[in-house]
Amino acid sequence: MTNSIRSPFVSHSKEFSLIHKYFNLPAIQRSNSPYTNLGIGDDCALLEIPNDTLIAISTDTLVEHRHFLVNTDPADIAYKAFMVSISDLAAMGATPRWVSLALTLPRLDDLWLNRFSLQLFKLLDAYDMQLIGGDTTKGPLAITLTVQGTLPKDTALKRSNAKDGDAIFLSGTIGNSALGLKMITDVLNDEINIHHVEQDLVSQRNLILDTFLPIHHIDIAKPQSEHVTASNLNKNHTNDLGWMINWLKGSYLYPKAQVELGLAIREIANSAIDISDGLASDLNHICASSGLSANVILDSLPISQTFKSVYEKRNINHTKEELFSLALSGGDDYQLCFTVDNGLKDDIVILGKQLNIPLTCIGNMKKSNVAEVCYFHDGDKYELILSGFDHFSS
Ligand SMILES: Nc1ncnc2c1ncn2[C@@H]1O[C@H](COP(=O)(O)OP(=O)(O)O)[C@@H](O)[C@H]1O
Ligand SMILES: Cc1ncc(C[n+]2csc(CCOP(=O)(O)OP(=O)(O)O)c2C)c(N)n1
Ligand SMILES: [Mg+2]
Repeated sequence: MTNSIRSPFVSHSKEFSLIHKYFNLPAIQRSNSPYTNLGIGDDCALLEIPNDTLIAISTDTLVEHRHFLVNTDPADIAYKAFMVSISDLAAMGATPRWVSLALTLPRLDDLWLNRFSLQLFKLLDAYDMQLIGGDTTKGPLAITLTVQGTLPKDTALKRSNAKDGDAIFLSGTIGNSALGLKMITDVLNDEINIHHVEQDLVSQRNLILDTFLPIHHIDIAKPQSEHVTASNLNKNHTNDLGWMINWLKGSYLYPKAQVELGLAIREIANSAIDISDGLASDLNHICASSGLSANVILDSLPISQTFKSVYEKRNINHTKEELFSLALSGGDDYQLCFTVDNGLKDDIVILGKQLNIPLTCIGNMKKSNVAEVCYFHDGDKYELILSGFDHFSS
């Protein structure tokens, strides 16, 4: 009796067999998380949260055409969806724990699902996270991840807590990803050996993923920035235009969430945000939330040599404003921008060396009647009207 009721639902539904085949892997065994009471399979997942622990929750959607190009490798879509989502946890100083996946697919494509889910589980394992649920629907390709992390009470890196005089720091370099996207769709590619470049790109991804494993402890030893790996490689390739373009493409396709940095600064920094829409726009969120303005020294901005070389080659008669504009408002960087008491600047520089993550002071927060980002060049205010990525701007 039980069997005859159950079987039509279990074995005849393509939707449920898809979930079972690709996503309902033995989640509990995949992690030693003490907090997951119940994973995939019921109406809700159940989580157990210890006293004095807060849950950080964030949702991000990636849509074809808008966040990634048509025909993007499903493994790369999974990679990017995962990284941009946990980047918000990094910006809050939270330890990543759980993921829920809402997947909208135009059709049931086993090859697509296989590549997507393999990559997702590779990353979940690398970060010791669990897929605890989701939803699967038919429609235009879109991926929504809700990520959850934990952090001790009173340690969250809020946008609203920057203080007058705080030093503003930025991890890594900015602009690479925005220029990388231009390179992917650019005619400049015609000038170089595409095959050689694509080969390199695959090795670059494998190299980045290799550095992720194995990760034994959840609160320490998180993967290093790809910029560290890539800048090491960069030394051997500084004159190789193909390699440089490839490195920029890699920055667009394979950003690396700064989880380790977020954990390291959560007891020291006053505020933080991750750079998704571009520094100009995201630092402005800290200004607006904290009721302060940000004075940014343009010449201190960490912009990679690779960005400058390729940008100059691509835009021969460019102005300084145009170069800064792409670096500051192109977005897709997923670096952390954070503010700390000015007296702690040296400690942050030491921390950056310990973590092997470039950390650059780009200016200071200041009391002001208008909460805005102001740019300075050679000691003078420099007029730059910049906005970040805006889904509804056109
Ligand atoms: N449709 C929505 N309903 C409720 N809250 C939303 C919605 N879209 C965005 N938010 C909230 O607005 C804030 C800013 O969103 P967003 O710019 O997407 O943040 P982030 O760059 O960190 O992903 C966040 O707190 C987010 O949760
Ligand atoms: C094909 C393609 N075109 C353009 C972009 C650039 N882009 C799309 S969304 C975005 C900003 C980040 O996305 P959003 O949905 O605003 O993320 P959030 O700020 O919510 O984290 C950028 C820079 C891209 N990533 N891919
Ligand atoms: Mg968002």
